[in-house]
Amino acid sequence: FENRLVKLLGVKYPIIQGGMAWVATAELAAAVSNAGGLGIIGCGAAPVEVVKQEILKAKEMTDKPFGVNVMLLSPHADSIMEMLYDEKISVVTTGAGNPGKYIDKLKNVGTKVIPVVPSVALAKRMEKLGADAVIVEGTEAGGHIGELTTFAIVPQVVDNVDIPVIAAGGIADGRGFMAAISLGAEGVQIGTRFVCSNECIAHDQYKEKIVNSKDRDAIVTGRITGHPVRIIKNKLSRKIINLEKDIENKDEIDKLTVGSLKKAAIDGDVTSGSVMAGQSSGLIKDIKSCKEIIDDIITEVEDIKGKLYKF
Ligand SMILES: O=C(O)COc1ccc(-c2c[nH]c(CNC(=O)Nc3ncc(Sc4ccccn4)s3)n2)cc1
Repeated sequence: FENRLVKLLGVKYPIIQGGMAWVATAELAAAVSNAGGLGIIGCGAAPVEVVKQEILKAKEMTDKPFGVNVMLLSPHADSIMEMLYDEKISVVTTGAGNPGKYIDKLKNVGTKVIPVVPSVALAKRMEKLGADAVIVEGTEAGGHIGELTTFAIVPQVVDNVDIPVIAAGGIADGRGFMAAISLGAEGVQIGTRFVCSNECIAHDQYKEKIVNSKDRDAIVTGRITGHPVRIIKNKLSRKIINLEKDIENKDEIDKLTVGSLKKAAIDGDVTSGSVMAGQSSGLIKDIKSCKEIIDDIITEVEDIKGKLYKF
């Protein structure tokens, strides 16, 4: 696997694990990095000391590169970025906002900056501001999403930027990896599949909810709040769908969704918590180690390459 992204990240495989709030801890990031991908610690809305502890833990658990994902809607984003300048992290990814004001300072300390973008316009703006690559996330993804599908948005961004594109959203196996490469991406970011790994600290009920879900269970809620979020159908989603009938409930919906991710992911309350997960959930039928997840993807990729000569 030799391409610009593999060289940029210093990894064996261009497979990035999504930096998901609450569940992307040092254990998960280290397991993915040790298996040849790029593990990412998810800050979510955690304060800077908590994030710093996870970084120190990850440095104990792997000597491979790993990254940190800063969710820009977090009230702690600024203080976390200040800490990251000092930590000289290999890679910083960002989500749910525009990291423009942090890019130069991160690059000055040698950190690679890879923003998640949901559109061509934002991808071009990030390239102009010095981003090293962009993660182009389709609406198939879990959590906070844009409106365009991975299949539609990835080639359009590829045609509009010269930096490496990483495809995200709905990718959970070797077929999705090869599809992303066909669309012009040089790697993939995978979230929901890594939630269903042995090393992920998400509650077993959360993992079971994903494993038992079908193709149409990962639905979008909260479009009226301006922060659409994809979660698995449950009592909470039905409650939110009802609230959405009245614009007055805008703020309550946001609070309900973000506030209850912890309830599902950590406490295991998958009926009144928000089970953030992507449309690949219907593909995920087991819980396995991060190494098995990555090795299975690579095996499938080699199988598909073997069949390609017939075209
Ligand atoms: O133009 C601008 O300023 C911002 O434009 C953007 C708009 C959207 C995005 C975007 C879409 N997806 C991602 C990366 N994925 C995510 O960020 N996924 C997330 N899941 C749960 C989260 S916690 C939360 C907190 C508040 C509201 C909703 N969710 S964040 N970033 C990035 C930039």
